[in-house]
Amino acid sequence: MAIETARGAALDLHDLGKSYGGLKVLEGVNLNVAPGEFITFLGPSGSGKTTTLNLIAGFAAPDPGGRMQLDGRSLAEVPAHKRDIGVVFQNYALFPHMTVRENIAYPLKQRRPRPDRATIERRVEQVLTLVHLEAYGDRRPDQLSGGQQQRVALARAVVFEPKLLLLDEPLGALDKRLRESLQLELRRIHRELGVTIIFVTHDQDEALTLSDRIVVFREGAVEQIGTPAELYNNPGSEFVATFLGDSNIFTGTVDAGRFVRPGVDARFAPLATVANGSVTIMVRPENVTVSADGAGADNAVPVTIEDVVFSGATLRAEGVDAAGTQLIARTRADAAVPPVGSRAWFCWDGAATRVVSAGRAK
Ligand SMILES: Nc1ncnc2c1ncn2[C@@H]1O[C@H](COP(=O)(O)OP(=O)(O)OP(=O)(O)O)[C@@H](O)[C@H]1O
Repeated sequence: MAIETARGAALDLHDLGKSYGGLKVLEGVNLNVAPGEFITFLGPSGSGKTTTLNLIAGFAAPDPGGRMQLDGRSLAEVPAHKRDIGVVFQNYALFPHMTVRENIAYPLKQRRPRPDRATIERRVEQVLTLVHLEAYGDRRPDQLSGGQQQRVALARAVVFEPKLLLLDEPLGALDKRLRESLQLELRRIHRELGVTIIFVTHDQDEALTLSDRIVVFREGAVEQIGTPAELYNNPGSEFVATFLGDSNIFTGTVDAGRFVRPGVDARFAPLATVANGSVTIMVRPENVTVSADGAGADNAVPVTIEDVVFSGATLRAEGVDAAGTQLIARTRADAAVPPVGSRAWFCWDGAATRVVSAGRAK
């Protein structure tokens, strides 16, 4: 049976903030979400992800001055149950005494005007098919696995064809394998429904896998917004560089384009366009090679090899430099890496260096 698709909604957040008892927990959030986009909120615990979601859902009111619009319409005066937004939270329980079908039908039965019985039955069967639970409609939640329960919650959130779906760590309680298979399901459902999704997680891999764009939260503010590739390849700060993927970070100073790291006798490619002052640079481990003498490389840092781990496709070599900084190189599995305890050089091309923060010019 064909799914009745609803085009996703556009969502605009402007200068959104939230205080609790004089304490600001969210400040200056600006975000424009395109119809049908899959947006992930990523950030450490307490960074404001759920608070932002609660404001969008209407479970809490923003501080004065902030604005939210869904398809150009202000949400300010619209109560939560009239926003037409589907919600799945991690601990958003199903009704235990109802069957799967009754749980999914519930939001439709609450709607005014209430759809007729045939429409409700048809929609319930459609979303049961969508989440691959056709055979489970008559079970009660306690007769389902955790993953199946989350799929019922998802079915219940999309049954009334919302144009925006808010998912707060919906896969958080599941084990890794189930989580990964539900991530794929979620991608498929997103494609089939065309609904706009905002997905909250603190799992970077999940964010990279699922999203059209990622919003990185830090201490109640937006740190950076971009596609997974943009954030991974060009992090705007050390925080984003270290939060998304493994990274090697070097702090030092730039003087007339020359990067100097105090206490480390290393070779760094010139940072021609960077102003004099303190600078933090980053290189991803997969761009680092391990060499016995460092000859010929744009960048070469002497290290003591601390560990070498074989992971099938790659070797992960860990080293420590003279300043005590832990460094990682991810090389081809057949690369010749000196044994643990020996001296070696971690090398990379100048083009792989990223400046993640530059201080003010002296
Ligand atoms: N009702 C409330 N009263 C007071 N402070 C609150 C309230 N709700 C949230 N906060 C505070 O707001 C901050 C942001 O919380 P929020 O739940 O948005 O973080 P989060 O990024 O979703 O974290 P997590 O990943 O742990 O869910 C936290 O410091 C939290 O303690």
